[in-house]
Amino acid sequence: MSAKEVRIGLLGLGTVGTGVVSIISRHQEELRHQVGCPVTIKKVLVRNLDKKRDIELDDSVVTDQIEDVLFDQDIDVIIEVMGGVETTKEHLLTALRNGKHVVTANKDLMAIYGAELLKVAAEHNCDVYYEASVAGGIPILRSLSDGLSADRITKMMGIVNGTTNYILTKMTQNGSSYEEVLTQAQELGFAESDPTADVEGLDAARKMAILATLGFSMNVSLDDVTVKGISSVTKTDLDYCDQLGYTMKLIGLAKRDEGRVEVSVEPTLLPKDHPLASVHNEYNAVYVYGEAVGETMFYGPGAGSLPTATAVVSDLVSVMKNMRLGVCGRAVQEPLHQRVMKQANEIDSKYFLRLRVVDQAGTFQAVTSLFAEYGVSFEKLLQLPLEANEVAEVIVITHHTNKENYENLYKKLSELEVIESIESCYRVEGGR
Ligand SMILES: NC(=O)C1=CN([C@@H]2O[C@H](COP(=O)(O)OP(=O)(O)OC[C@H]3O[C@@H](n4cnc5c(N)ncnc54)[C@H](OP(=O)(O)O)[C@@H]3O)[C@@H](O)[C@H]2O)C=CC1
Ligand SMILES: N[C@@H](CC=O)C(=O)O
Ligand code: NA
Repeated sequence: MSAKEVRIGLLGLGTVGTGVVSIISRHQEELRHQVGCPVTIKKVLVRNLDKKRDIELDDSVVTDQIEDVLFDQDIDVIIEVMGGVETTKEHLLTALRNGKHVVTANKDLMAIYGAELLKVAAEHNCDVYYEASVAGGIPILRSLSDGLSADRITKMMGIVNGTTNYILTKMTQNGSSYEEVLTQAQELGFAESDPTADVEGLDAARKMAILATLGFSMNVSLDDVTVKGISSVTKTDLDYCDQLGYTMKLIGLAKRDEGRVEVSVEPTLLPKDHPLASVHNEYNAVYVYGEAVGETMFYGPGAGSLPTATAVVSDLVSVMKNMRLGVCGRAVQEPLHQRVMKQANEIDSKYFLRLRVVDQAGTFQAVTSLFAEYGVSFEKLLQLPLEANEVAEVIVITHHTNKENYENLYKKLSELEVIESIESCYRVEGGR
């Protein structure tokens, strides 16, 4: 480390990269106060040198050659905000092996290769920090690894994707169409370059894998997370939720009971007075339950340029403090617990089902008998005639049941003659 300044190599100058440059230049005084020396951006990697940018940078700083950054002897810290997985991992491993610390916002990468990067970092006395990878500007990872480190975390439940929360909020509140609000979320810089990962729940699943790994101290991989996105949620579903007193959110859930774990991401109905129901637009929130502390909630912007860049630059400050103290690469720990995933019969929830049924005598009895056969009881039940003749819609909210019973019931319902279609089904959280 240079005694006089810390020099940064920035990989990426898009939504987040631009925010990082802006904060480093605007908050020099605060940064210098925190770490005792100036911070300079030595090199910035972009893909397209000719692109018009909102930010002024000297031509000699910007490059499209990764080697200019990775092999610059003066660079102390690499900030990776360009995205990508395989090639990006190789770049970051090279950086670490060359003694450069890494700060990244890349959940795609950390959810898959986080353990490897942290191991190589420790072997080379380097740091890897990744606060921006989960819930953007909310300091949730440092809360788990620092503020709550004395506790045993048993539940984390949250809205961890800004794009989908923005879409569901606008669809619910303004009646906007799914396509229209997805375009807005892209224009505002919340969505990934390919928004499929956002809307299909994969982005949230990556974040939940990272949260569960850290919060439960066990290696939870992306394959352990069951995932369902919001692309098939309709305005009709949202209207029914509203009528029944619920709000729909894309919820990530990580639960640990007696050492056995479930991790999922799916559209979920929350009672309107549930704390997560009032988290709107691109905002995120994570509820964390610890055996000793009880309930805690973390709330803030989950996406966007400056909020995300704040997390990135705060990680940079942590690295710089470690550099000054000579303790880089020392914080990484092996997970304490073996990962044991729950079976379906150990996962408990309530469910919302919207069925389209033949409107004739005996239908209702056929449906209710099937529910009784699988031991699934009703909390709410609504039957509405539809304009199309001889068809009705039945809306059910079940009491708590285990997932195995529910899945068996669902299969039988889909085979029942009086049921024309199962229009939608969602998990329901909260309430009794
Ligand atoms: N946007 C957000 O709110 C959040 C994003 N993140 C994560 O931060 C990272 C960056 O996101 P974001 O800023 O939105 O992405 P953008 O698409 O806005 O920016 C990506 C930047 O990286 C550069 N880049 C991409 N690939 C390459 C490559 N192969 N070689 C050189 N340069 C490359 C692009 O160059 P060029 O400009 O020339 O095209 C661009 O400057 C991602 O991992 C994302 O998941 C995390 C939290 C929030
Ligand atoms: N696309 C992501 C960006 C932040 O991680 C989101 O919408 O949350
Ligand atoms: Na964060």
